[in-house]
Amino acid sequence: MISTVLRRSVLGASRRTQTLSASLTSINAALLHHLTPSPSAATVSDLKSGAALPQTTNPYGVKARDFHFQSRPSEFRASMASSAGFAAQDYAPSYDGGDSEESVGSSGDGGDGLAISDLGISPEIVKALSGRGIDKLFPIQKAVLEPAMQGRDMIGRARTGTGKTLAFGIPVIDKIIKFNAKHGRGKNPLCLVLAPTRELARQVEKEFRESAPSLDTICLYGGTPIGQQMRELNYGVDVAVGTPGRIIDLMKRGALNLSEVQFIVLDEADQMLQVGFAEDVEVILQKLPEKRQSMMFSATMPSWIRSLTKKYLNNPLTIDLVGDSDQKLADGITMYSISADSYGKASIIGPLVEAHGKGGKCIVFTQTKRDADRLSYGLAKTFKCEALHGDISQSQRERTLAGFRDGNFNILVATDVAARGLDVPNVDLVIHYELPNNTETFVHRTGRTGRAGKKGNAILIHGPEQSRAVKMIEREVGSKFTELPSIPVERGSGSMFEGIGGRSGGSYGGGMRDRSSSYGGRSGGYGGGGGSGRYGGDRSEGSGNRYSGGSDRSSGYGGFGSGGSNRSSGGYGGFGSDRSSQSSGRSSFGGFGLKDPNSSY
Ligand SMILES: Nc1ncnc2c1ncn2[C@@H]1O[C@H](COP(=O)(O)OP(=O)(O)OP(=O)(O)O)[C@@H](O)[C@H]1O
Repeated sequence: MISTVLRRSVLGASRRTQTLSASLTSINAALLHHLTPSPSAATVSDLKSGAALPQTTNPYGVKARDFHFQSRPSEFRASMASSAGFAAQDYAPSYDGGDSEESVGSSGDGGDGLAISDLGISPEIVKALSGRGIDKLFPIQKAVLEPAMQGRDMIGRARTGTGKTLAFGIPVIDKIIKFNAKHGRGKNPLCLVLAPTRELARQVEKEFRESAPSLDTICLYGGTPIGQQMRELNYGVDVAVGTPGRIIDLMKRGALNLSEVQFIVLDEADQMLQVGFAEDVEVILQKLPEKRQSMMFSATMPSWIRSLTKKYLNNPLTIDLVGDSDQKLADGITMYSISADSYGKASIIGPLVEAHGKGGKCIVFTQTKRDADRLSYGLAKTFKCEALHGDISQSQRERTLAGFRDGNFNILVATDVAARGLDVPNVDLVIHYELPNNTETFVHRTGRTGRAGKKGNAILIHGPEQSRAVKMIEREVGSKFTELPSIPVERGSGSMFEGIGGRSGGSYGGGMRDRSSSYGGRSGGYGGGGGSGRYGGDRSEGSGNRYSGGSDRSSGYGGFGSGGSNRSSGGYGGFGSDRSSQSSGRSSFGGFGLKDPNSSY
C-alpha cells in the first residue's frame, strides 16, 4: 500500500509540476494520512458534518489535494459540497434575474483594459498572468468577468485572437481556487471545457494550467493512451479539458465522474455543434449536475445556435462584441485576394510567402489532407515546411505544432484541423489555398494571424471564375479584399509535385492539375479518410463548400467527403477511436450548411 501511495505521489508530482519540496510535503502528508488512523484521516461522520479535512499547503498557499485512498469515499467532495455551497454562487452578489434576450453588445468593446491586479481575484492568478505579460483585461474579458462571477450562463462572442479563453478561464479558475481553499480539494473535476479539436483542447488546458499553477488540470483527447489519463483522473483533477469523444469514452469506463462539475464551457461552440458533436455534447451534458454554470464561446455564432442554446443554457446572457453589421475579422488583419488557375496556384505560394510573409510564420490552409501533403512536399523543396492534418498521428501532430511554435520551420500547410482557436504567436500570413467552406471557416482560418492586437495578412486564392464567391465573403465578413496582380506561372511549374503520388495513401488518381482543382466535383474519396469510430478526437476536416459560385456551382460539392463519413451510414466503431480526420458526409446539405447545425463539416 505504501508503494501505491508513493507511486501516486510521484505521478502527481510530475504532472502538477510542483516543486520537489512541495511534493515531498504531499508525500509525507499522504503517508501520515495513511499510516495514522486519526486524527489525520477524515471519518465519514467528519465528512457528513462538514468538518475540515486535513490539508497540506503548496507553494501558492493553496491547500494541496489529498491523496485518494480506497478508504475514502471518492465522492467526499460531493458530501462536503452539499453542506458547504456551490462555487458558482459562493462569491456572487445575487443576480436579480433578467430575461433571456438580455445582451451586452459591442459597446462593451474598446476602452482601456482593467488592471488585473485591481480585480480582487486570487493573487496566484494575478502573479501567473503577470509572468506572461498579461496585466490588463482585454474587452471580452472585461465584459464577461462580472456576469461570470455572478454565475450567469452565457454566450460569448468576440473576434479571433481577442482573449476568449481567459475570458471564461479567469472567473472559473478564480472560483475554483477560492472554493478549494474553503472546502478542500476533491477528486472529480469542478470544471469541464469541451473543444472541437485536440490541438485546441491542449491549448486551452495549457492556458488554464499556466494561469493557475496550483490547480490540477488534465487534457482528455484521443490518439493518446487512455491509461495514463485514467490514472491522472484517479489522482484527482480540478479542471478537465477535452474533446467529446474521449470524454465519453472515459465516462463509459467509469474513470471520469462528472457529478461534481459546476462549470461547463463549450469553446468554439458553433463548431462543436455544427460538426455533429451536438449528440455527444448532449450525452455529456446529461451527466452534469443541473446546478451548474454553462458558457459557450466562439468568434462566430450562427443564428441557429440560439435555439440550441435554449436547450443547454439557463437564461443565458449574450455578450457579443462582434455585432451583426460590424466587420467579423480582428482589427489589424489586411485581406488580399489573387486569381490563379488550378494548374498554377501551387507555384504562387512561394512568391506570396516571400512578398507578404515578412519572413515570419505562415499557415496555408487547404481543403483536403491530400492537398496539404502534396503542397507541403512541394514547398519543402524550397522552404522549411510541414503538413498538419487529421491523418497524421497525434504524436506527430503535436511535434509539428511544437516545431512551428518554436520556429523550427515557418510554413505550416494545414487542413481546417488548425483553423479553430489555435494560438501560435507571430503568424504573419494566412493563405487560403482555395475558398473555404463557409464564412465561419474563413473567419477562423484568417484569425490565426492578427492575434492579440498584432497585425497580419491574409490572402485568398481564387479561381478566375470565382469572383462572385469572393464578393460574398467580402460582404459577410465586412472587409474588402485588395486584389493582387496575378503571378505568371511557367507551364512546367506543376512539376514541384512530381514523385509524391500516394504519399498520403488513398486512391485519388490523375495528375497534379486535377488534384489541385479543388472545386472539380469530387464525389467521394476524401471524406472517408480517417475516422473509423463514432467517438474519438476532433472533427474539423472535409465537407462541402459553400462558396461554389460561378461555373463551379455545377460541379457537385454535395458529394464531397461522402466516402465513408456519413454518420448515418456507419462508423459507429466504438468508443475511443479516432475521429480526427473529417466529419462530413452530410452530402444532402451540399456544403451550404450554415442554416442547419448538422449540415457543414
Ligand atoms: N489580457 C490580455 N493581455 C495580453 N494578452 C492576452 C490577454 N488575454 C489573452 N491574451 C493572449 O492573446 C492571445 C489570444 O487569446 P485566445 O487564444 O484566448 O483568443 P481567442 O479569442 O480565443 O481566439 P480564437 O477565436 O481564435 O479562438 C493568446 O496568446 C493569449 O495569451
